[in-house]
Amino acid sequence: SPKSLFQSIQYNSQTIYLCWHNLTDAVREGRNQYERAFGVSSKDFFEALYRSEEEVLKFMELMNSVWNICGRDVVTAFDLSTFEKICDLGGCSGAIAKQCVLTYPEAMVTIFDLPKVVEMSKKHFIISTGDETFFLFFLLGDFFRDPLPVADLYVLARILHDWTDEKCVELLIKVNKACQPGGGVLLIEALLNEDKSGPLTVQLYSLNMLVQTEGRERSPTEYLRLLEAAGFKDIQVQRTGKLYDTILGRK
Ligand SMILES: C[S@@+](CC[C@H](N)C(=O)[O-])C[C@H]1O[C@@H](n2cnc3c(N)ncnc32)[C@H](O)[C@@H]1O
Repeated sequence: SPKSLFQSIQYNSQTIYLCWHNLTDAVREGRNQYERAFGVSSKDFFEALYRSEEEVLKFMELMNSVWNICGRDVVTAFDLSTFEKICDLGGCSGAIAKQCVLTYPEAMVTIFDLPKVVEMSKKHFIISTGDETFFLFFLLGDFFRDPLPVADLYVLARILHDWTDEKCVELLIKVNKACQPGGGVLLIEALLNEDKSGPLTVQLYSLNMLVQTEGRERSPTEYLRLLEAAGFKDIQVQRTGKLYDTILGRK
């Protein structure tokens, strides 16, 4: 089935769960457990996570699978038809980018990600049948180090939850500078309640971020503060009723 979660469950049990073994250490130290679980340096955790070609592909399958279920919900939560050039930062397998071009056929969507991810995306996920009329492009780079392409809308799906507040603001400032006047940024994230009392799934996701990344899940107000610190305004939150919600900020 295209909606199968087989790859996701396999990655959770064979990879992520090994980090959860060290949950106590993660809570005590406040950092991810890649070193203990896999014996690889966790200084740059994406380097650790992408420690072989096979691991890159497995992670991408994991990322891809949920958007077969609720990708359309997140790209239709706001009307994005006014944005011509869209850049999906950290676009991974291209699942969200595909949903964008299917929903907004006039849009030109660029998938921006690390070189090895873009390579795999082209090879395994975005398979051209030759008769598509959609505008889907690839750009490889490091969003912290390299210049960002000019666009009207930047999509950051499950990006900010990987990073500390400082790194999120650093990235959002770069996005704001590259963004065309009148453009914006769309965050796609699982949102905590304002008082952090739930939802339980998102609290668990936050622990998942602790054992694997530098980040955590946040409440709408926490995202609003990050966006405002980077110069975005007119910030709106749109819930989808599914796992992931959306926040739109304007330049
Ligand atoms: C948690 S995944 C989210 C993927 C995708 N947006 C989604 O929601 O399915 C984070 C993505 O950011 C990419 N990424 C991490 N660090 C990056 C960097 N420095 N520059 C560009 N992309 C990066 C990863 O390769 C990965 O595809």
